[in-house]
Amino acid sequence: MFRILTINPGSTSTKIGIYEDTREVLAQNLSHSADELAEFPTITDQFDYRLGKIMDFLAAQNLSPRDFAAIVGRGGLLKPMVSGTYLINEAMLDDLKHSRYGAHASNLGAILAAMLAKEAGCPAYIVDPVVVDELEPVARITGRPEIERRSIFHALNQKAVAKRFAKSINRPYEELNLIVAHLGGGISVGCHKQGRVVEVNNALDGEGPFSPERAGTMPAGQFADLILSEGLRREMVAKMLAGKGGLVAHLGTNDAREVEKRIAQGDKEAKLVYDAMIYQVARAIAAAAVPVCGKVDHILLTGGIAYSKYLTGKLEEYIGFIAPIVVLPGENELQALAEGAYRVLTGEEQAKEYR
Ligand SMILES: Nc1ncnc2c1ncn2[C@@H]1O[C@H](COP(=O)(O)OP(=O)(O)OP(=O)(O)O)[C@@H](O)[C@H]1O
Ligand SMILES: CCCC(=O)O
Repeated sequence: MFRILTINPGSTSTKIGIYEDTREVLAQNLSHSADELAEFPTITDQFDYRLGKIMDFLAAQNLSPRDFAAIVGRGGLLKPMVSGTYLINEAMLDDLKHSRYGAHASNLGAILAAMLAKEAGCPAYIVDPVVVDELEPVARITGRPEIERRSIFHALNQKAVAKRFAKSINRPYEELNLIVAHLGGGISVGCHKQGRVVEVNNALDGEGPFSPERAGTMPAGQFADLILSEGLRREMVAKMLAGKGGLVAHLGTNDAREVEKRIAQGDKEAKLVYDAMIYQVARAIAAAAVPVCGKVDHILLTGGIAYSKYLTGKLEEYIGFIAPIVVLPGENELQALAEGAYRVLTGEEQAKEYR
């Protein structure tokens, strides 16, 4: 039996899972309040704080890093790469510690896993990081040669949900055309064409539907005017796109449940903004049918907001004509991390190398 520790750092929490082979033994969401995180100027600066929380958690279970056969973190902003399990190496850690490809809470996954694995003397991995890139060449081109589209999305959950669904209907993932909409703090909509995500919005960088925390696609000229007229620095622009965009910007909350509560109380502004978000998700789903010429087997709705009957009901009205909709709410990321490591530990798959 392999005991595996999984670590998924998010913007406001660190989710931890303990697995025996691929069976969950314990999962815990360690929350970090805005006040606690406020004292750290950058995400990388949160390392010691989050490591301390993980060590406290392990100590409370009478466990130490040495009790694990592998430690797996959620992979962050790195060079574009194909889907799979990667051994964490120095090149990867160097890129993450210097935020060479951008700052994101998931960058801490590999750094934390590597530190704990060093103490344990076991391997450390990441699985399906947010930079999994399987875009078709035609999907990369924009109207400006200087700007190429990038694939940054909820790859870990999208892949896990798509594979789990394929298994549930006894079909190989590699034979299906699926549209997967991850509806969380960020929203990404991917077209999975026979096992490859050939089209997806860059959920972090101003593409696709707006979401609880992300601004999504905006008119480029008007956004440029805003940046210039306000003299905004790059960090401010990044915050407007991811963190302080979407529902946060319009309604001051990233909590879709709170927005639905306001709608139920008759708040017209909340309804207009929330309905606009749903409308944008529906348009993104319809657009994701293009790479497979409309031959979509199923549309999968996942992530926290997929729990909402209000949202899934409206989506059904908009895009039910494309393909059957399957609602698989929540996320499966800790499980997907454990499964990725397990495939490597058992020799079913070879760990890939990051260069
Ligand atoms: N029952 C529910 N009805 C409506 N919305 C819900 C429900 N449960 C959770 N949510 C919403 O889901 C969102 C969070 O989703 P999720 O936990 O998937 O995101 P995250 O992990 O924080 O971010 P990301 O998915 O971008 O990594 C929040 O806006 C939350 O209010
Ligand atoms: C998963 C990367 C995109 C996001 O955080 O919204």
